[in-house]
Amino acid sequence: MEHTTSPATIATPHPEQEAVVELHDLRKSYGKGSAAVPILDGVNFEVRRGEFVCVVGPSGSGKTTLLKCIAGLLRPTAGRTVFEGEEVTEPPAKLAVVFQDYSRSLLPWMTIRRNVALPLKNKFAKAEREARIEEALESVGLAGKGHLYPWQMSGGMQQRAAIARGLAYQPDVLLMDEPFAAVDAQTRIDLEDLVLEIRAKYNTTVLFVTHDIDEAVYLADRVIVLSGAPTSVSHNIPVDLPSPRHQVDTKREPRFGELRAFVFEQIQAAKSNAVRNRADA
Ligand SMILES: Nc1ncnc2c1ncn2[C@@H]1O[C@H](COP(=O)(O)OP(=O)(O)OP(=O)(O)O)[C@@H](O)[C@H]1O
Repeated sequence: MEHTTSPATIATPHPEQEAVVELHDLRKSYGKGSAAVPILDGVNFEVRRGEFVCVVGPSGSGKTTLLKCIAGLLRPTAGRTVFEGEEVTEPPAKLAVVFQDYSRSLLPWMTIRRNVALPLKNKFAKAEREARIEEALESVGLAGKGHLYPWQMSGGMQQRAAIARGLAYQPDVLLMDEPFAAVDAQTRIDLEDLVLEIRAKYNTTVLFVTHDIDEAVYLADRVIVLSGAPTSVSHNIPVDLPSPRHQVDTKREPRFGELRAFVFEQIQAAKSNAVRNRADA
């Protein structure tokens, strides 16, 4: 069951914008026949143009599975994902994905410039390609570093490069799967603010999966809490904090603490329900 709730009643952000991502009763099981294990069990939500939506939920609730279905990398067992009005049957051209594991997503034998150029190959004329690469590297603070190889860079720089590769395509929607889980705390803070800057600059719609409740509340216009597997949306929480966000001032706001506590409690409840469901099965 889906609830739209929060500690106070707040209007949904961006209600005037069209939905760019829509999930209609999305279901996904792994395995076949009697061995099939249901993971997504009727997930419904939408993301509006320009929104920043964070998805949180207990470990193993199917967050990555959900993003893969949205990205057209996995076929749902039932239900539909719609991207900009079209049912997703293959990876949509205007959607980019940034995964947690930058060390596996960047090709180590190619310079950063060539890694960023990869998805643009055969799609744009050379001058357009060059302009996009320069702009993307500049946007993530890697101007002048394109000649380096991934292994010559820190983890944070590699993840910036992975983001640049997504941006070079000028996507309408950026899907991010725990993108900062593998970097140190200070770099994580810098990258959070980088993503907010990118979103403000390009009006990119962002759907961001994270384990980190502070990160979710800090970044998002709206936090979606998933129940434990088999998973549906348990809560849909608008974040009514002022923008632009600031790492110190925003986190000092009493409202930040309230939202953080509320999301935490919902995840704890989802975990207990998941354990109860497993015991009943
Ligand atoms: N290809 C697969 N085949 C079978 N089971 C899978 C497959 N991929 C994921 N699973 C199972 O589906 C469940 C959900 O996995 P998924 O990675 O989507 O969850 P998650 O919420 O992203 O996990 P985490 O929070 O730990 O990153 C897990 O129990 C996982 O073992």
